[in-house]
Amino acid sequence: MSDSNATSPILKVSGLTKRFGGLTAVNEVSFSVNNGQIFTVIGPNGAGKSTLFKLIGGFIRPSEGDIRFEDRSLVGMQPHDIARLGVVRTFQETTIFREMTTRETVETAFHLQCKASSFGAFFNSRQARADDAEARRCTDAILKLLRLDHVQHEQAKNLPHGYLRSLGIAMAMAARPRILLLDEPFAGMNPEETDAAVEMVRRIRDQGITIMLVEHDMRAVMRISDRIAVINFGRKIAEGSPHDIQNDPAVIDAYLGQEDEELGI
Ligand SMILES: Nc1ncnc2c1ncn2[C@@H]1O[C@H](COP(=O)(O)OP(=O)(O)OP(=O)(O)O)[C@@H](O)[C@H]1O
Repeated sequence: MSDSNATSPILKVSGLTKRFGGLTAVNEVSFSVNNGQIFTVIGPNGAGKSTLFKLIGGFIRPSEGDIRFEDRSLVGMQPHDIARLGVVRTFQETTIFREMTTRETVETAFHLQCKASSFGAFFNSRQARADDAEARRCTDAILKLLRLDHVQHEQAKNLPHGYLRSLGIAMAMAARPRILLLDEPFAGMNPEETDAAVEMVRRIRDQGITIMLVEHDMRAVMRISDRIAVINFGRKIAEGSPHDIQNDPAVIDAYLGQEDEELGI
C-alpha cells in the first residue's frame, strides 16, 4: 500500500445524527477513517456505538448528516448495495448454517456475492466454472489467513465458539470488503483468545482492508487501534491515538465510575 493511500480517507462521516423519538442516540458525529487504518469506536454502555454501526451499514437511516464511502454517499442505500460497494460487516454466528463445513460456508458466501448469474451456473457455463475456481482459490486464501484451514472439513456445529466467530469474519471476507465492520470481536474471549484475535485483525488489515471496530475490551483496543473515537451520550467527545485517548480528561471522566482497568490505564 502506498503512503498516499494510507493517509486518504476511505469513509467520512459528517454531522451524523439519529433520533429515536425524543432520544438522540447519535448526535452530530463526524470523523474520517483513513485507508488501511484500524479505527475503533469506544464509549460507555448506551453511548450510541451500535447505532452508529447500523447507520454506516444502512440498516437504519440517519435523521441528519452524511456518510461518504470514497466519493459516494451511502445515505439511503440498502445494506446489500452498501456491502457490494465494499463496506461489509461480519456475519452473526447465529446466521451460520450449522450443517455446512467451514469450507462450504466460505465458498457459499463467496458465491452469494459472485457475479455469476444463476443462468450461467444453471448451464454450467465457462464463466460459472471460472467462478468456481476463483471461489476455491479465494476460500483457500481466506481460510489460511484466518487460521481456519485445519478445520475446513469440520461442520460448523462442531466448531468451538472462537472458531465460529472467525468463520463469521471469513464469510464477510468472501464479500471482498474494502472496509470491514467488526462489532465487539473480542467479547467473551479469554486473554489468549483475544491475543489470537488481535493478530487475526492485524493480518486482515495487512491485506489492505480498512478495519472499523466497536469494542469494550480496552486492553485490546489500545493495542490494536491506529485511531480511536470516543462517544458518550451520542456525541463524539474525543478522537486520537490510543496514547491521546488514554490521557484525555474528558474520556477519563466519561469512564469514571467504571472499573479502573476499563481504559487500560
Ligand atoms: N431502535 C431503537 N429505538 C429506540 N431507542 C434505541 C434504539 N436503538 C438504540 N436505542 C437507544 O439509543 C441509545 C444508544 O444505543 P446503542 O445500542 O447504539 O448504544 P451502544 O453504545 O452500542 O451500547 P452498548 O455498548 O451497551 O451496546 C440507547 O439509549 C438505546 O436505548
